[in-house]
Amino acid sequence: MEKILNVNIGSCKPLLSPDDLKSEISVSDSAYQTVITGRKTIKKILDKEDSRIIAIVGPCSVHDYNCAMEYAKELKKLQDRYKEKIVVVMRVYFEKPRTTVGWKGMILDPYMDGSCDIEEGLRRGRKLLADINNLGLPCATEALDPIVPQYNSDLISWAAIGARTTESQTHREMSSGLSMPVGFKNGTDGSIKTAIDALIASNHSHTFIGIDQVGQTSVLKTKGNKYGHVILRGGRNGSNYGAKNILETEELLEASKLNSSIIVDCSHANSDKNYKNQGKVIKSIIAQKQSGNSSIIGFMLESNLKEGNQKIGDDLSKLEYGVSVTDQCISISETEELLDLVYRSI
Ligand SMILES: O=C[C@H](O)[C@H](O)COP(=O)(O)O
Ligand SMILES: C=C(OP(=O)(O)O)C(=O)O
Repeated sequence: MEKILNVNIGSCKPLLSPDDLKSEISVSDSAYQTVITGRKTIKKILDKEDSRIIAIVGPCSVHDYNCAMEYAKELKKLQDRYKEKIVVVMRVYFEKPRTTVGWKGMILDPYMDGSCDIEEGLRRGRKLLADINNLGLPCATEALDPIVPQYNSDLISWAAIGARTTESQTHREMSSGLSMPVGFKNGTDGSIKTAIDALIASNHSHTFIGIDQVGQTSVLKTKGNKYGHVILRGGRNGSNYGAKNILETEELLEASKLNSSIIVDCSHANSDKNYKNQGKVIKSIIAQKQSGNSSIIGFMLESNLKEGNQKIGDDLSKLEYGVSVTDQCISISETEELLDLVYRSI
């Protein structure tokens, strides 16, 4: 008889469980303390009990452990220097949502050759998070695959739901059960309402199918996440970080009786995907803060050791160390200049 089940599945193999991964990769007490402090601090900022600004800063995607650790050590120096006014959290993004197709990040394809060794990707991702947290630097990531948080979310202080998935019920349900504050990007079409709907949905309890720590398919009932907030990243019709857009977002949040906190993504459609424009967005945030704005509680910068980006290509030995393999990034030295400017100006 003709095959009727799994017609389009080429292969299916078991994956190690979250418990297996956690017993393979040890995490120090001080790394866990970084997560506890990181989450608490971000929650206080969202509750307006801490007036510092959150800076979510780091590569568009991490693809190389050594490069990410070198970057983290540099960023740690900036965290220490500016900590009185800025709470620095490192972007550790290793699941990339693609517009169509492309490399999907270190967890999904750690060897960057289409071999998609997800087990190795989960190992590398967890080790990297453990080591960055061990430096005392809290980590931020995009939660994309709804199963992956069971493997690594104990090492994440802040999570984002991306522009392509903010409208997805699966991602709203997942967010309602995540242990850390979650930022929802506006949609790629620029819709802020999509993020507002996501905030309302994720605030509530949901029941859905997931896995537990031994990898058993389970029914998860969540409590709802009280620390959802909006991230403005611009959209198809242009940027949305200007004072008029911020006011419009504040009004939409207020109308739905939601927390008025906003994070501005200085990259993506707010920079017109040109890293040279990220500084312009920072300058607008500074000007708005100087005029008394209290809703902007943070910003995001896509930054790497070196500026720009490069194509992955067939010969990985040709990749330039410290340069993004996805969206363009500013360099760590420009990052230092921008954080310094924020520190001196607000
Ligand atoms: O942040 C990265 C990209 O903007 C996002 O993953 C989409 O990338 P793509 O349009 O190149 O697929
Ligand atoms: C993919 C990202 O952003 P967005 O969802 O806004 O496109 C990102 O921040 O890496």
